[in-house]
Amino acid sequence: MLRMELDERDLDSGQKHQKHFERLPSVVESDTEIEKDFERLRIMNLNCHLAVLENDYLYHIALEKSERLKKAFSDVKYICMGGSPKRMYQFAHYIKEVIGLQLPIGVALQNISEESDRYAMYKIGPVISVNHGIGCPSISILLNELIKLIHYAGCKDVTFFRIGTCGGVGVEPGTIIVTSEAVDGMFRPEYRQIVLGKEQVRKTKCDEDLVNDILEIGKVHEDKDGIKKVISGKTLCANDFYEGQGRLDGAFCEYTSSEKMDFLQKCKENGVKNIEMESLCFTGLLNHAKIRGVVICVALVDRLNGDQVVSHDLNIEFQERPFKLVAKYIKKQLEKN
Ligand SMILES: O=P(O)(O)O[C@@H]1C[C@H](O)[C@@H](CO)O1
Ligand SMILES: O=c1cc[nH]c(=O)[nH]1
Repeated sequence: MLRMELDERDLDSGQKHQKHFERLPSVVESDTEIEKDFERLRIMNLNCHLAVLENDYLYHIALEKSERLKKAFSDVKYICMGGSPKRMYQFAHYIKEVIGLQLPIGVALQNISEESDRYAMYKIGPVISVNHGIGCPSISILLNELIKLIHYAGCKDVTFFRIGTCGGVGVEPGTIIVTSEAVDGMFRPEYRQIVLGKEQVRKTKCDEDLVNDILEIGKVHEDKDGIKKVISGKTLCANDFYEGQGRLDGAFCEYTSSEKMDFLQKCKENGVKNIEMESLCFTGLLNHAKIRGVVICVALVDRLNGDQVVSHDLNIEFQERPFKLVAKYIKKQLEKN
């Protein structure tokens, strides 16, 4: 009965695929609850099948749709992501200090997703700190599961941050770049994915107000509080660190040094300030789900001057700069509310 009602609903064009809505055999909630859930999913461009999934195991983060999950995560407002597990563990500690969260004596920050051994995730009050690994496929899996997590937990107004590293283009190492829009290697502001043999295209702009708020904080703290320079611009997202980013030091290279420099020059002319590997998927999926998000990366190298990323010690210091900026933003927002 419910299935018929939902199937016959007049879905808007972006939702046509959700017409193939199937009811699973053992549904516990009432039809009205499912209808409400369906509507919430539809509005967010999310998968309406989720409304009738009785069980959903978020395999890569080792969590499960349940009342317990709802209780534990319903207060989440900020999800901060970055490539490495160690960095996100450090961020978890850092944000804990900044927002003044006290853990009971003898209790340490726990990796919630330890069982999966894919991602390391920490919850610090309303903040989640989680690592996403390298590249779009890796961040895509995590985003899918996090978006489902916040849906199942009934979280409201969640903001996502990617706190990362990158190569700068005509940018001094140590500079923080706030992405205005992610572009692919052909300067298209589109996240392209093959779905059922067809190319699906999603827009890749970062939330403009959020970008401006972060830039504003950057201006106030520039050259102090360990933040240094903060700029904004387009981010080129590559599928590889070496050939994909026009490096001359990969195992493969079938272009000349001047062809590489011509390409980097073209990046500059197109407004590209930095190159990394996740911004297309991050912005593409969040935009599609109508969720606010921004990419904030520190440049480890100026690609106009070279390819090698060397000093680990300096990079550790650099990696903390986006932490500081994001933590200031989160603290300011929490103080407002
Ligand atoms: O957030 P991180 O620093 O992991 O992001 C960049 C892009 C790639 O994932 C990786 C390549 O070294 O660094
Ligand atoms: O050059 C760089 C540095 C960090 N991450 C990248 O993807 N590229």
